[in-house]
Amino acid sequence: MSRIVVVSNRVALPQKSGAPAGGLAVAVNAALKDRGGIWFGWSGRIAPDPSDTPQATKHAGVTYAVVDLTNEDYQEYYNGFANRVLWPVLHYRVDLSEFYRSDLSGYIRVNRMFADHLEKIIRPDDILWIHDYHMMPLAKYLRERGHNNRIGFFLHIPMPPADIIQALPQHADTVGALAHYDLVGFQTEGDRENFARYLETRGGQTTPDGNGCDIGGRRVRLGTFPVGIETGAFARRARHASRTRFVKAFDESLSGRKLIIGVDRLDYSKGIPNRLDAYDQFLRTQPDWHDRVTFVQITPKSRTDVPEYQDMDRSVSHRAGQINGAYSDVSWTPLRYVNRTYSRSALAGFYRRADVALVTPLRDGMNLVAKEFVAAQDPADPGVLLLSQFAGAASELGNGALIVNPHDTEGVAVTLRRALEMPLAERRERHRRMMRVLEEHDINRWAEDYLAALEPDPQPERRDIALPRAAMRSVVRLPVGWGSSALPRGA
Ligand SMILES: O=P(O)(O)OC[C@H]1O[C@H](O[C@H]2O[C@H](CO)[C@@H](O)[C@H](O)[C@H]2O)[C@H](O)[C@@H](O)[C@@H]1O
Ligand SMILES: O=c1ccn([C@@H]2O[C@H](COP(=O)(O)OP(=O)(O)O)[C@@H](O)[C@H]2O)c(=O)[nH]1
Repeated sequence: MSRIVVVSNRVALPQKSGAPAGGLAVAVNAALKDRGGIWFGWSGRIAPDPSDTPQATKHAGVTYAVVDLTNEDYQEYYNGFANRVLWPVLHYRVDLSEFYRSDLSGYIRVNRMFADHLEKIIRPDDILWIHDYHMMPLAKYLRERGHNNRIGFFLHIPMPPADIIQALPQHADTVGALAHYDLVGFQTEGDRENFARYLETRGGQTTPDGNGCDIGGRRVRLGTFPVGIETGAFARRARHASRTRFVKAFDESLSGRKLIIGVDRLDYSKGIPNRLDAYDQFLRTQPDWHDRVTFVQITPKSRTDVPEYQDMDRSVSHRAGQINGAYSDVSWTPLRYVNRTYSRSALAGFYRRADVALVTPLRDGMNLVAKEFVAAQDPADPGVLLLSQFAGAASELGNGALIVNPHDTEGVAVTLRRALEMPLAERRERHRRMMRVLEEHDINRWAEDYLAALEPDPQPERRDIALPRAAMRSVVRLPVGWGSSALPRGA
């Protein structure tokens, strides 16, 4: 069997405490744990003179190989081009992007450097699986060096329509370079369609089966593979966590009040200001809920060297203070805004205690928190998920979540009340439907489907073989708002 070599900017090194929160690391870790392989990427460290040889450690069948970056690399590649250009543009926020040619040069330089390191690691029959927007041109640089391995790419974040991609200066060298992969995977059907249209604007011809595109003398296949979680293991973790002293103490601190929870990196894509506005509106218009509910918003700081994230840090703290100033009483604080990272076990316990989760991003590739919240619930008395129509997760969980538009402050406030008052039978039914999806499409299924689609062709001369059926499964796509009206109140 071929070896799998995973490449991503962020590598979840084993037993590294205080590792940064983020869905990619969680998902790749879970996928590699059972099958073994090599995971290559950035160590997370800055060094004046990084070594030419990756530092390797082996743990439970996985070899972790990491390299340091120079401060210039870190500023230009990570803070600059990846997080101030690609991240905002791919999240439909062209207005927040700050493009500098020096950052693009740094991005290209680091991708070439990763290709140099990989050359020393890979064998001809290895299968390479590259993750996320930090590494878009990597296959191109490996191909230029003569490597004909099967190379796949998975984009964890959204792919916007072609008009938005074209706002990226020199987009052909970054997004356009994805055409050098054998397979490009997306979280949702909409993302996949957007990229297919973009390739057409660049002269690509859709293949007769509709699953790929011929462009620049080669064929790239496109598929939809919504990332999942370790559903069963997470449910067990939540059951166990709810019995720990730490989570019991948290529960006692709520004094029997209903709990609303939000868990997001401090990122403008997550819609935290809109969410706080909606909670403010809820408290203003529903005084009967005062002193009966606590909203705990867990928000680890993220990308703190990037100015847009610093601005957000200030404005969200200010807004949280305003809400508490306006509604608190001596014995009730309506909002607990916490800038700390918690272990996933602690989070599992918090989710299980929560009556409602507010997952209201303005745009999100998937959002694993939404899935973890559902998996953590007690099926006999589950909480309710309020989910943005703009999270990738809405394509799968629209059958049970209350789907909201995060820009509609009043709508979110009204839906919040509905969630808090939802009868038990309806909560159970909605939870059951979502769990069915999460159990069938867990993290192992995601990795299996993707890797099956990337496997070498049995007849290499025919590059037009259709993707396996699993990869082509059409994701449940629901009209906006369907989730909210799927069940009559009181059902
Ligand atoms: O590595 P950081 O800069 O600290 O950022 C953390 C990660 O954020 C993003 O996660 C995405 O992947 C999730 C799993 O597929 C998905 O659920 C979520 O919607 C995405 O935002 C980013 O894509 C990762 O590369 C970062 O490591
Ligand atoms: O304090 C925290 C906050 C978040 N997470 C984890 O970070 C991931 C966030 O993934 P998601 O897809 O929701 O968003 P991303 O941050 O990747 O954009 C989830 O697995 C969370 O459980 C964590 O371990 N500790």
